[in-house]
Amino acid sequence: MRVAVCQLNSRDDRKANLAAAEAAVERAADAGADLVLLPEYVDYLGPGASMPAPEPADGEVGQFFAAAAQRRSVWLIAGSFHEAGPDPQRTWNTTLVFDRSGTLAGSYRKIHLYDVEIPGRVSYRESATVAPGDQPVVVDVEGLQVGLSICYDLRFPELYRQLATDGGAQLLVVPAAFMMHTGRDHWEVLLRARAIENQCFVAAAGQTGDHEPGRTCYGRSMVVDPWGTVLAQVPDGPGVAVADIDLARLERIRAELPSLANRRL
Ligand SMILES: NC(=O)CCC(=O)C(=O)O
Repeated sequence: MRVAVCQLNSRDDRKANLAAAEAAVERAADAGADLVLLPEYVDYLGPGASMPAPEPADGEVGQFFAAAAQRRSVWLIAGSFHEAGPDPQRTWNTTLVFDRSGTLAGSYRKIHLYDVEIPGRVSYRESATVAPGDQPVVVDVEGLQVGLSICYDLRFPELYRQLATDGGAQLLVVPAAFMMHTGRDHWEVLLRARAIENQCFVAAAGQTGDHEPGRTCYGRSMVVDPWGTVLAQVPDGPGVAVADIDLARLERIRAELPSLANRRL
């Protein structure tokens, strides 16, 4: 199974954002990808005041990505978008997974919301407009068990441990819009740690560059193997990187260094 991570610079123009995402899916499919991962808030990353109305999973955004998956016959993890929920004040931050026929195969609502205040650097209160999800999700992608998460979730290792143990995940995916200020010191360390401690592949697709005022994303989308080795990485700016998921390597690492099996708590 070949996985592609697509790095984008989504802004406040949904039409342009979707066109860029579609072009990235095309590029990934041309590179032989079976599974394509897009970043968090792929359809809109701009000021809250001009955000398009939130939609259900089968709204315009969902249908757009279903068609993209079907057109290129790829599995598509469509980053995340603002899903309409029962609370008119708050959406969910939701990732949708489409199979090769464009059928919705799973979805996940971000559990850990980004409420952070770093004076002069980052001021963000995601929970003001987004409601948290409460369900870890693993999707079967043609026999590969894929654990879903979104961005800030990356800082909560207990989620990934649950995905890998109870859920049997072999690949952990992280659509993200990780901030520049935190990303340059934490992003790669956290991704490689989640891969090593859970003996899983990790694929992370990030937003990159400037978005709304005061929001610059780090990018550096990457695929990491269960040993913690970075297999592929997108440099600064939009782009696509691909890597092959070798499950024999995962099994060998788990057999030779059985830290998952040796857990005592
Ligand atoms: N969109 C997010 O969840 C941002 C997370 C982030 O930047 C971090 O440092 O954590």
